[in-house]
Amino acid sequence: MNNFGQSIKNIAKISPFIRKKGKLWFLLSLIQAAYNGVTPFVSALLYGAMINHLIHYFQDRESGVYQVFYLLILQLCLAQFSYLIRMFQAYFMKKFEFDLDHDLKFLTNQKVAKSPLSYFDIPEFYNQLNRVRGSVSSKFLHPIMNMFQIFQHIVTLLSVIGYLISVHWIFAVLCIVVFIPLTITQLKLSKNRYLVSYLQSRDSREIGYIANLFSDKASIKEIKIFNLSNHLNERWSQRFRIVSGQILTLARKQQWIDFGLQTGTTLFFTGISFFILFGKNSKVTQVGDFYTITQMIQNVQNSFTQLSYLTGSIYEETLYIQDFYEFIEYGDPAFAEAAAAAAAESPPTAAVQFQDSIEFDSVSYRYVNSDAEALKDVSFQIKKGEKIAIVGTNGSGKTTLIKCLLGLYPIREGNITIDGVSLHEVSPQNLQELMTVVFQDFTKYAFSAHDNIAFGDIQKYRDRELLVAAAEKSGVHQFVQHFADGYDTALGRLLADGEELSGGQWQKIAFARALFRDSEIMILDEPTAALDPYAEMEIYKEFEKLTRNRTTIFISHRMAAAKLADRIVVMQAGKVAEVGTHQELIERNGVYREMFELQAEWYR
Ligand SMILES: Nc1ncnc2c1ncn2[C@@H]1O[C@H](COP(=O)(O)OP(=O)(O)OP(=O)(O)O)[C@@H](O)[C@H]1O
Repeated sequence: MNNFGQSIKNIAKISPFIRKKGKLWFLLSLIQAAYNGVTPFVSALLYGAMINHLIHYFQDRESGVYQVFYLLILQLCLAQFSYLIRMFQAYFMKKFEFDLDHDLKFLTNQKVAKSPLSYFDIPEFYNQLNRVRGSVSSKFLHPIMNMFQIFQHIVTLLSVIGYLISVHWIFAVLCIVVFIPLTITQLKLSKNRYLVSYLQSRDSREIGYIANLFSDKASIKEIKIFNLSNHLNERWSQRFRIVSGQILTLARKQQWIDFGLQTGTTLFFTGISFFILFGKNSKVTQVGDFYTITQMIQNVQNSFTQLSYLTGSIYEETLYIQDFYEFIEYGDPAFAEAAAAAAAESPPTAAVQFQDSIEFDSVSYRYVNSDAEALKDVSFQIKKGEKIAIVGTNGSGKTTLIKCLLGLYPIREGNITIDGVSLHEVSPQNLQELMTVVFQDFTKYAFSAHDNIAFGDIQKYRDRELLVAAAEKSGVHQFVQHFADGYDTALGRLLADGEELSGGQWQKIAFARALFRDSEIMILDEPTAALDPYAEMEIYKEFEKLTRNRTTIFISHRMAAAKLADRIVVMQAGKVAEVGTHQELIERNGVYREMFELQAEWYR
C-alpha cells in the first residue's frame, strides 16, 4: 500500500473515538476548514473591489464611498465569524483531547496489565511501550488536524483556481505540474524523519535513563560515592550529541530542500503572474483586478506548499498511530502459539482448592531473550502445609522457579500441577487467590500505609481490622501507630509529605501485604534480606505463627533460616541438586552441607 493510503488507513483507526466523544469537535473543525478555505478567495475579491471603489472615490470624491464602507463591514463580519468558530472549535478540541488521552492511556495500561511478564524481556515490546508513552493524544490528533487543513487548502485551491481559470485556462495544467514533485519530496523526507526517531530510540532511552539516575535518590547516593557523575554526565552528553546531531542533519537537509522548492515555486508563479497580467489576451484592466489576481496567485502558491508539506507530515504522524496499534495488538508469536494451543485444548477455567500437593514434573524454562535454560528438568513435590526452603547459589534458578509457579512465566516444557490439575488449566483468578507473595524487589507504593497493605487483597480493601491484624503480625503496627495519621499516613515523599521508611520497615510492609491476603500458599523471596538481626530474629521466631496453616515456600541465602523448613530444595545451575530435611542433607555431605558449613564458618 502506498504511503498516503496507509496514512488514511491509520487515521481511520481514530474514528471510533470520534464517534464516541468527538462528534461536535469534528463537525466544528470541518465547518472551520471549509470556512477558512473560501476566505482567501472571498477576501481577494473583496479587497480587489474595495481598491477599485477607492480609486473611483479618490478620483471624483463622490462615487464609491458607500461601497467601500459596506465592503469593510462585510470583511469585519467575516473575520468575527471566523473568530467565533475558532473559539468553539478550540474548546471542544481541548475536551476531546482529554477524553482521547484518557482512553488511549487506559488502553495502554490495560495492555500492559494483560501482557505476560515475559513480554517485558523482549526489547521490541519494551521499545514499543516506550514509544507509545507520552503525549499520545496529540500525536493522534495532529494528522486529523492536518487532514482538515488539507481539506481547507483544497477548498481554497478549488475556489481560487476556478477563478483563475476563468482568467486563463493554462493555470490548471501548470499548477498540477508543480504540485506533484513537491508532494513526493515531502513524503520522502517525512519517512526519513520518522526512521531517525525510530532508530534513535535506544540512544534516546539511554539519555532518559541517565537523566533518571541523576534524579533518583537511590542512585544519586552511588553516583556520589563512586564518583560517577563525570563519567555518566559525559556518557549522557555523548548520546545527547549523537541524537541531536542526527536530528539537526535531517533538519538542515529539510531546510535546504524547502528553500529550493520555495524558490522554484516563487519564480514559477511570478512568471505566470507576468504572463496573465501582461500577456497578449490579458483581461486585467483595473488596479483592483490586478490586486485580486496577484493575491489569488499567491494563495495558490501558498496552498500548494502547505498541501505538499501537510501530506508529508500526515504520513509521518500516522506512523505513530500505527505504532500504537502494533503495541496494543502485540503478541509474541512463540508465546501466542503456545498459549493458543494450550487454551484450545483446555481453557483455563478449572478451580482447585489445594487439598493435597503441588508437583513440579520435569519443568524446564528458558527466557525468551536468552539461549540458556534457567530451569532444567526440575522435579519435586510440595505437600500441603509443608514449609519448603529453596536455597542455592546466585543465578541457580530459585526466583525463576517461583515465577513459574505463580504463573507469571507460563512454562512450555514439563508440568506444574496443583492437586493433579495443570497450572495451564487453573483459572488465573483461582491461582491468585491460592497464592500470596513477597518479592525480593517488592513495590514501595508512594500511597498510604493502608494502601500499601490493602493492595494485598483489593477485595477486602476497606477491612481495617484485618489489615491491622496483618500489620501486627508482621511488625508494621509498632511503627505505623506512631505516625501522625496512623495508617492513612503517606509512605515516602514522592506524592505527599509522607513518612520515610527504612529498608527493613518497607520489607515489613511487604510482609503485611502478603499476610493481608489470606492464601493457602505463601511465597517469600528472601523475606528478611533487609531486616536487622533483631527484626530477622523476630520474624523467624514468629515464623511458625506467621506461616501456620499455610504452605510456605521461601527462598533464602541464610542457611540458618533454611533449618526452619520441613524440607529444603537445593538448586544448582537450574537443576534440583538435593532435596531433604536439614538433617538428611547434612548427613548426605553434598552441596547443602558445603554451603551450610561455609556460612557457619563465618559465625564461629
Ligand atoms: N528476565 C530474564 N531474562 C533473561 N534471563 C533471566 C531473566 N531473569 C533471570 N534470568 C537468568 O536466569 C537464571 C536464573 O535466574 P534467577 O533469578 O532465577 O536466579 P536466582 O537463583 O533467583 O538468583 P539470586 O539468588 O541471585 O536471586 C540466571 O542465569 C539469570 O541470568
